[in-house]
Amino acid sequence: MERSRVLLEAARIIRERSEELATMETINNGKSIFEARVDIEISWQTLEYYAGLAGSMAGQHVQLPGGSFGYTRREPLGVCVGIGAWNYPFQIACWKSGPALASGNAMVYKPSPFTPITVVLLAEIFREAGAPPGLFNVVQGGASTGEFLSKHPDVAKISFTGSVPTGSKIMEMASKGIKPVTLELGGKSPLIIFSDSDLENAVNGAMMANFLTQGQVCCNGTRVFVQSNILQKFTEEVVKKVKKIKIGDPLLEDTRMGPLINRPQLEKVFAFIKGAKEQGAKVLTGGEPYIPEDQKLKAGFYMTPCVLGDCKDDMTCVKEEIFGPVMSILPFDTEEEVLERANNSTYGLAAGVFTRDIQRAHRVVASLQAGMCFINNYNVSPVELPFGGYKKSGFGRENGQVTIEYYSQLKTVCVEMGKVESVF
Ligand SMILES: NC(=O)C1=CN([C@@H]2O[C@H](COP(=O)(O)OP(=O)(O)OC[C@H]3O[C@@H](n4cnc5c(N)ncnc54)[C@H](O)[C@@H]3O)[C@@H](O)[C@H]2O)C=CC1
Ligand SMILES: C[N+](C)(C)CCCC(=O)O
Repeated sequence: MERSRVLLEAARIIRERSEELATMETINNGKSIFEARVDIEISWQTLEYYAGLAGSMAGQHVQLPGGSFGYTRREPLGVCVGIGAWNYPFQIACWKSGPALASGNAMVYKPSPFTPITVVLLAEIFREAGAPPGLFNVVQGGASTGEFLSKHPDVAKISFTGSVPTGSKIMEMASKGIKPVTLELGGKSPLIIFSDSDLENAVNGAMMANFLTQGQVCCNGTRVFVQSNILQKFTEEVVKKVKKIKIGDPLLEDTRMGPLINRPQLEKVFAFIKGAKEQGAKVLTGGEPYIPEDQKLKAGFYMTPCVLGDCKDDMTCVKEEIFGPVMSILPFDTEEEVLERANNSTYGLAAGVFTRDIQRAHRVVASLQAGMCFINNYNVSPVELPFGGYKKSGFGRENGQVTIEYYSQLKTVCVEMGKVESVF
């Protein structure tokens, strides 16, 4: 209950300061203020949710023959390390610290060096909310700091959000100390649109699946499979909407797309688009540098959101995570065919299906190899639901009740009520 009180107070402070925190997150990351507000809302909801669970953590009592019994205790792990990515800096820190602190651990958190700011505010908020000094710590730095933390003998667990190659390195380092890891890695998620779906919903779903945070979202549904008989209509509608996305100063109310995180990321995305054209894909809109009129934004890492048509499954833009505002559209004919193609990926973070046929919807998600599946929506993230990947997208879960299990360990106590029957 004490932990719960601290988390509730932290959630209250975040809510009270949400406008300031959202502004800082926009400056930190470049995402629109509109989206940053949603991130802050999800963040305090996460702390509230785990505050609710903190007081209910309990073990099990088991009766054994002869009046003996056993019980289990759910105990904290110790010092947990959180290593975060730059796309959802504040939210990722809350997704990790919420369940970590609720379970009774301390946390050392290393944000991405591209977004160092807002997690420091989170640390100050935890202190203000009554967390003891040193319970939640922020260490700034890049790869070498992350490696130092991952190898440190006093660290009990590592929770990481970021790319697959770094995730693999962290798992290797953790293996030396036999430490549990949670890995939230990348994706190349499929979004399947059947011709019986509500077209307007499906188009909006595809927009939500591709263009939040300048497309730099791990669970984005970037492989958009569209049933052939609605391909043309769907594509027209999507392109129309994409052209209308307001790009510019992310601090302005009506902006919906700010700059990408940095120059290398922008160049990486352009290289993917260039490669896609060389492999025969057609740019239906966007994919160009964008120079805002505002003089002070001219050096920003802006681009126009892009839709690629005439895509094939073996193109690099369809196989690899681009991490930018680029949607690839792929036609399909049958359910069987699309399932096989959707699952033909080393990733398995998320997947979506749009259809009005409820039997088909559930049949399809049951066969999708993805940890987070959406039916008739995409990229909503209620904190009550577990989130995490299959295959190379990682393992372990964030959010939901189950995450307590990833931040705690079970002790079994066996109690003898009779005499010791020695075999010797
Ligand atoms: N799927 C996802 O959620 C994300 C994917 N990415 C992808 O990764 C690419 C590279 O972006 P980065 O920011 O460099 O991602 P990254 O995976 O290298 O970095 C994520 C975090 O890990 C830390 N880190 C880096 N190397 C480490 C190491 N050897 N040991 C411990 N910690 C380490 C970083 O400082 C950062 O805090 C992006 O272009 C994007 O494609 C990036 C961020 C999030
Ligand atoms: C909030 N949501 C679902 C759009 C993205 C969260 C996953 C991430 O950290 O990229």
